Amino acid sequence: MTEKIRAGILGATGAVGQRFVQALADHPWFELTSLAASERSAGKTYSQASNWKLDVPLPENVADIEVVPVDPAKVDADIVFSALPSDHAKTVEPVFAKNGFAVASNASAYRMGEDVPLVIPEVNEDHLEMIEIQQDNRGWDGYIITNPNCSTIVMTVTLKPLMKFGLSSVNVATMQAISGAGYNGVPSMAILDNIIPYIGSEEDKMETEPCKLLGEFNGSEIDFADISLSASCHRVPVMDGHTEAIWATMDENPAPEDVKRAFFDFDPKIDDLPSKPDKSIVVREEPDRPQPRLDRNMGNGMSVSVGRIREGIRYIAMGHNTIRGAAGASVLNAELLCKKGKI
Ligand SMILES: NC(=O)C1=CN([C@@H]2O[C@H](COP(=O)(O)OP(=O)(O)OC[C@H]3O[C@@H](n4cnc5c(N)ncnc54)[C@H](OP(=O)(O)O)[C@@H]3O)[C@@H](O)[C@H]2O)C=CC1
Ligand SMILES: N[C@@H](CC(=O)OP(=O)(O)O)C(=O)O
Repeated sequence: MTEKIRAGILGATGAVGQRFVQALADHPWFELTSLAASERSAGKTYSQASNWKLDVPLPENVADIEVVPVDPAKVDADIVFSALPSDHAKTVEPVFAKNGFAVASNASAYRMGEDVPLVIPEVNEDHLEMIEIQQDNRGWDGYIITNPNCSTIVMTVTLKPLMKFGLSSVNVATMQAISGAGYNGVPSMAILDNIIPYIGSEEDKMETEPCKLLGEFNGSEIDFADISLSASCHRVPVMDGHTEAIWATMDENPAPEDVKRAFFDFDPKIDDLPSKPDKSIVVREEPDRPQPRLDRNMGNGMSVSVGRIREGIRYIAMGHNTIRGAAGASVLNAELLCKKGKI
């Protein structure tokens, strides 16, 4: 790629927005040209507005960029990555798409839209072919593509290699990090020494999004996968990294060794995307892995680690929720758009 693609971030100052900055500040294909946030932040430099919270330094080439309002007239970019609250994304993202921007959204507002691609590159890259249908339906020059919910991503990357065994039902119990709720999302007095057995709408997303992701694009729409899913979601006192206990039922009733081999051999043909980790699924053999503190940064935070694969089939999956489950997922989607010549 000779010339870099101009990229903006909507909601650049938030928890996920900062992960986008981290991913895009020195990206081989994208150049960060616009950082947008609320009126509270507009007009300030990014370093003033963001109150940088990541454990890596704020990139020097970003610190002095002036934050602009979330307005297509103020954003100079070809693609915008959206890390806006979902209610705001619902009104703003179509305005950007209408104005010719490619929108790679991390918000939930349009994930289940009939003509909106919900994509994990390792799982359903062909669903991006719906973009032209969306543009025809809506009369937009641009378009919206979305990545799934963070817990859905971690689980569905591991379900994809199980499809060949006739996956029919999945039960999952999550242990989700507090960063998933944003920096101010869960008070420390609520989560320290505690577990909160409720995350609003999370179970519904985990029970619906995988059927779209694992479905087939038939040339005009998605035929959803016929898998029965049941989820129970819980917030635990972990900073980053969602851990999931998964029970998967398959028609062929594979042995744990077969499942381990399927995870190990999983090799989606997208190695030329810069954010693709060497191994999308890392298989841990130790009896007490994966663990969020030890495994969340595998593959620069883009690998999903699995372990404890037992009869049943039962196993544990774990992935970095704001990288693999959010900003990194959107950036990987955008890289796929580039590869397919859609930006
Ligand atoms: N894939 C996934 O599962 C995940 C998705 N998410 C989603 O990502 C999005 C962002 O989450 P998170 O980073 O935690 O949220 P934060 O609250 O940390 O950040 C929100 C961002 O949006 C901006 N913003 C808020 N309100 C407005 C407004 N009215 N107009 C313009 N900008 C506004 C904020 O700007 P300012 O700083 O100026 O207020 C800030 O930049 C949400 O939709 C969330 O659900 C989050 C985690 C994982
Ligand atoms: N609900 C997730 C994060 C999130 O915002 O998900 P979604 O984008 O699906 O609303 C969590 O708390 O960990």
